[in-house]
Amino acid sequence: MSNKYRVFIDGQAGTTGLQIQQRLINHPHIELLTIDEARRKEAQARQEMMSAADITILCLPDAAAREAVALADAVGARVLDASSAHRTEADWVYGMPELGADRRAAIRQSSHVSNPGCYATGAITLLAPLVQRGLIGAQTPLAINAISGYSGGGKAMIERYQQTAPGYAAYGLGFDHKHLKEIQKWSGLAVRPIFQPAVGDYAQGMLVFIPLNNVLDGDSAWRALDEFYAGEAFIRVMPLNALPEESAPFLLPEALNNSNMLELFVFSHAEHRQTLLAARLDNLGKGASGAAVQNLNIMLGLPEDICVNLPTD
Ligand SMILES: NC(=O)C1=CN([C@@H]2O[C@H](COP(=O)(O)OP(=O)(O)OC[C@H]3O[C@@H](n4cnc5c(N)ncnc54)[C@H](OP(=O)(O)O)[C@@H]3O)[C@@H](O)[C@H]2O)C=CC1
Ligand SMILES: CC(=O)N[C@@H](CCC(=O)OP(=O)(O)O)C(=O)O
Repeated sequence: MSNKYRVFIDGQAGTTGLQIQQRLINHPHIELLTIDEARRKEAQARQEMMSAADITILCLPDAAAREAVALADAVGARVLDASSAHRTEADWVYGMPELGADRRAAIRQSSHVSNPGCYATGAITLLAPLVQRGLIGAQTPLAINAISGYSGGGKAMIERYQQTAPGYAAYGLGFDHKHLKEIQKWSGLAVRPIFQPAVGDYAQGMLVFIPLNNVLDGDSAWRALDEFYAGEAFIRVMPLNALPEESAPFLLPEALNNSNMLELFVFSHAEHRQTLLAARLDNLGKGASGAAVQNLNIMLGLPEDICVNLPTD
């Protein structure tokens, strides 16, 4: 009998589920339970897998994730949810380990952990330390812009983009993108920000931008971020006002693909008192599957860096 932890991925055939599977294949402490392909949407079959698993990871659309949680709760199964269904719910732990001193213990002990959204990961890691330290007032009306690779839209968008693809497509123009609640809550903002994302004609990789006009001084913002994330393995605060040499004068979204890294940038102009905060990550990596494996490791009391990156074979 194996002494490995057993993990079931509900939604194993989807974009996020497949990426998690590819990471866990080489995990020394985890055995993946796979559901019969013909029964992967049957409630009873899924519940049996949940019962047999130490942790179930949900990689489902929001409505299906809510139904899956009811199945899991009925058999007392521990759940890590990659969907946006539970990210602001009081009885769930928000799975962003880097957000504060108490986070890792909370994730470790919880039976219901919600994996953060991809855009939200970029925005919250930039904003939360600055709001906590009073450099950005909670009442500040902010705007956030972002671009994602089309894999962020799951199987349906990937198929669509493989047939016909606009180079750049703005969306979220109704002020109601599903990550907004999460961004506002976990950044500590009293005022709802404007969030305006876009999709580009490339598969994966993401940039999130927050322009700050006459809000703070860039040096202080950079120092606060650098201090807050000191010692974090997956968040790199890049030197102030420095563009990566390999792509200057551009900042490209795909540089961290297949990794669980997140880079934070601060660009600022002292005289104009203008600052641009930026985050770069892989929407499928630190934005979804890499973060899910990091949280899974923490939930199981394992070193959190095991298999968080996609194997390069
Ligand atoms: N893609 C990304 O960058 C990110 C995605 N996420 C979140 O992860 C979740 C999954 O997204 P993603 O992987 O992109 O989506 P996909 O559409 O690629 O995959 C969803 C999977 O769920 C399956 N599914 C749907 N309904 C059910 C059901 N009732 N029972 C069992 N399986 C079901 C689908 O089946 P079928 O194959 O038959 O369609 C599909 O395989 C979403 O909540 C999304 O918001 C989070 C962060 C980033
Ligand atoms: C490009 C694209 O369409 N992205 C998705 C967000 C990615 C996603 O589904 O992530 P979460 O589960 O974290 O919400 C969107 O904007 O709805």
